[in-house]
Amino acid sequence: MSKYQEQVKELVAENPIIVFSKSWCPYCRQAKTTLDAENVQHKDLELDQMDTGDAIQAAIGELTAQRTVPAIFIGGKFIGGNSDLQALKRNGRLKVMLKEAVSTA
Ligand SMILES: N[C@@H](CCC(=O)N[C@@H](CS)C(=O)NCC(=O)O)C(=O)O
Repeated sequence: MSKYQEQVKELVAENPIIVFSKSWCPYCRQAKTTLDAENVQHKDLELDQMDTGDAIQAAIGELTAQRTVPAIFIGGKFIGGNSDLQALKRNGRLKVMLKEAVSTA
């Protein structure tokens, strides 16, 4: 496993809700706004503002097969991007997942 894959795994383990994001990305913005509206704290990493952002994005791609941002992990699980987050919100699973993620933290 590469150094960057290990770093991603550590970040996911340490943060109940983490969004790998880019500061200019509208899907990322919507995902973060959606999580804000649920009143949960989330760690956001703006990959475009980090020297190692490209390497981290590549490592996420290797671990999850998703190469776009946002890449969202809740409770240690990869849930996908913004469209996946919005689908979880629509079907009511998001609130349950967030509650579980925060209460086991
Ligand atoms: N369906 C995806 C679309 C995500 C997407 O297209 N993200 C763009 C940025 S807004 C992206 O990752 N582009 C490639 C890149 O920045 O490396 C979602 O809902 O998250």
